[in-house]
Amino acid sequence: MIRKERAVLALEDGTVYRGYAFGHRGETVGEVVFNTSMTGYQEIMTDPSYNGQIVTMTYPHIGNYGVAIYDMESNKPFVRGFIGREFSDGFSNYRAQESLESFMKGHGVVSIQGIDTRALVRRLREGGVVKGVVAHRSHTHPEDAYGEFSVEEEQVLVARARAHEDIDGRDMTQEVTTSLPYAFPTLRHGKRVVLMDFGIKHTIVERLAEVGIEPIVVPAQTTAAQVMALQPHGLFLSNGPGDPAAPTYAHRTAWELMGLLPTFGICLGHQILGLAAGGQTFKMKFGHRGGNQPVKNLLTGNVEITAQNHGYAVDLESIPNGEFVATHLNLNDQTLEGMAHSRYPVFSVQYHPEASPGPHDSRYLFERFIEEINLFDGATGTPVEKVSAGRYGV
Ligand SMILES: NC(=O)CC[C@H](N)C(=O)O
Repeated sequence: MIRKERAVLALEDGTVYRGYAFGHRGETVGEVVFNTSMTGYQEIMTDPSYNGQIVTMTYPHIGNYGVAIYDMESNKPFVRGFIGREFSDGFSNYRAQESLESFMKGHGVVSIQGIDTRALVRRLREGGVVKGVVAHRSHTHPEDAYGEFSVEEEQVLVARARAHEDIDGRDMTQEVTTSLPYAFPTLRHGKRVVLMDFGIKHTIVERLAEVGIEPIVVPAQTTAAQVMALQPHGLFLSNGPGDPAAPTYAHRTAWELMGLLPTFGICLGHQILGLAAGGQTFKMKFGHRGGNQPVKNLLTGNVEITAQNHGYAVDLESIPNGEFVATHLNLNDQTLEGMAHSRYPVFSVQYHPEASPGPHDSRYLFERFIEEINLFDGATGTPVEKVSAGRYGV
């Protein structure tokens, strides 16, 4: 008889799902979200934007192609936990070095499988994302890992989920950003672009380098003066975890540099541009996470199928003076997916054109960025006047 070690997922709303332990044995707490991608679990786990979140994969079978060194989006998993209907024990793939479970064990990722993920996702869609705890019985009862959790024990876990700090209002970029600036010696060609690292994914750096950019990655707290001292041809604002309204130092840097450099923002970077221009962001009910989000490009009329991972969105109307105009719209819920400055070469998207994992429909945005950089006469151009001058006393 196969006996599996017990595990539970306890949500702050009191719901408890009973399943089986997977990955590192222990207990974890975080915001429970869901991702509808069928593959790409390794890229999802190592995307720093998931810092603080426990990710539920809606696809029922995860892990069958193992884990490969090439598919890391950063140097470790950032998800707080992983939830699946069924995780593979084995794997079959010539690129892989290890199984999903050995990867999770090696990096302390506490996971649960064998729960009704459809019921869980319906709950998250109807009630919105909630905090939750994943706990393994072997963690608290090593001598009886196969016994059920008692109702009292489950209620303790529910209370722990409730007591956990909300992501809303938290600046998490500081938890994931690089501590020192770094460049890539082999990429010393082309246009130098400063990449503000709020939790950047490797594939973004790769896509930028592919179009002829020399990337220099700098910490999230880097000031506008420090950016300009590097004499860049452009500025890139990366994706990242947490509430975009929290890292106000980044809003300030983005505002001070607006109009001085061609700028491209992705996801958190897009949100930071909106906030820097004086706009607001809001938390969505359950966000967009997956590889099949339909986005309409309002400039061409084309529909792009996009990869996404965000829980917040920019309220375009809140940006004063029509400084930014909408360029992309989500066709599922009509939220803003992309915008461009009305006068400066500054544009951004809420989704992930680097598409790792995901469809490649939006890669043209990297080409557009290098075109903007090539057009911009940084040496002789006069910095354009700032419409919202005075916001930061600049
Ligand atoms: N991928 C990202 O950059 C996410 C941005 C932000 N943390 C959000 O959830 O909306």
